[in-house]
Amino acid sequence: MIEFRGVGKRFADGTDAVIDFSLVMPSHQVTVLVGSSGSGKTTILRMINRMVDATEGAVEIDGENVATLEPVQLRRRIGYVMQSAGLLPHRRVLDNITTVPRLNGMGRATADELGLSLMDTVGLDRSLARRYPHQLSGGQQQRVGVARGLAVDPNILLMDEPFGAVDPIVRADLQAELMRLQRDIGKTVVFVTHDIDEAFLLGDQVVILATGGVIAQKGTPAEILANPASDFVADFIGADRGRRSLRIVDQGGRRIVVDGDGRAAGVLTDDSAAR
Ligand SMILES: Nc1ncnc2c1ncn2[C@@H]1O[C@H](COP(=O)(O)OP(=O)(O)OP(=O)(O)O)[C@@H](O)[C@H]1O
Repeated sequence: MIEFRGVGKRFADGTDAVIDFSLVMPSHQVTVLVGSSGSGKTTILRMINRMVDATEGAVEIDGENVATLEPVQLRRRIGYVMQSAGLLPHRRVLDNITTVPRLNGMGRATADELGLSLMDTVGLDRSLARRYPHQLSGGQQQRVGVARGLAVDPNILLMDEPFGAVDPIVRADLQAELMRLQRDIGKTVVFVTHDIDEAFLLGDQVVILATGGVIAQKGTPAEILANPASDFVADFIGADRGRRSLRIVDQGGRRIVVDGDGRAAGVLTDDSAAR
């Protein structure tokens, strides 16, 4: 479990990016931090692996204050996936994936075997192993980024807008893949996005942030949808625009769910029939 207790971050220029932030991110669950630009999401994420150091309060991993841990060691046991994959352009796919295990002392043959099996895990064809990042599509590059994040078999995976730079179809694909993967591997995932739909799709716990990392609301997607805590939240999740209000219409005897614009969202099935 990751716990923030009264955490603040004031940057050297005096910017208070995060003010008195407290939150528990439970183990084996996906916590999504969502909020508009500049709300402090990335700063909060980076305080977990000490890419940014808190200036107030404490960040703890399983009860251990990260301030007492050596930053390089810490980063080598926490997976980190960033926007636009952040791959090393002059290194082949397989070498990108295995960089950190190699730095940790793993032999080349073992690391290569691990890298290839991680390519399977994230749905990348092994034939791409010897390519360079620029020879891959954006979606493939993101998959390499996820494989690299998983390469040290971390308990914690930090993902900062990992699917922000790809088109909507590839993005949906990557989201589905991450959900499948998470069902198998059950990591403690902290995921940053500014897209509320992505947050509701992926998050076990969704945390909606206002400027300064102020928690406007946290809960499961269902809890937030059922009871937005404020006008700010209602506006952010689109509740007031009718986007979230679904209706049932009869279509040739089947019950179709349509959204506020009348677009079909799915077919209503009877849960009791499945039991
Ligand atoms: N190194 C820095 N020095 C000074 N201010 C910074 C620094 N890094 C971030 N900030 C400021 O801290 C605030 C929070 O930034 P942060 O990147 O955490 O927000 P974010 O919610 O992740 O935004 P985005 O969605 O745009 O990535 C912003 O006002 C930003 O300008």
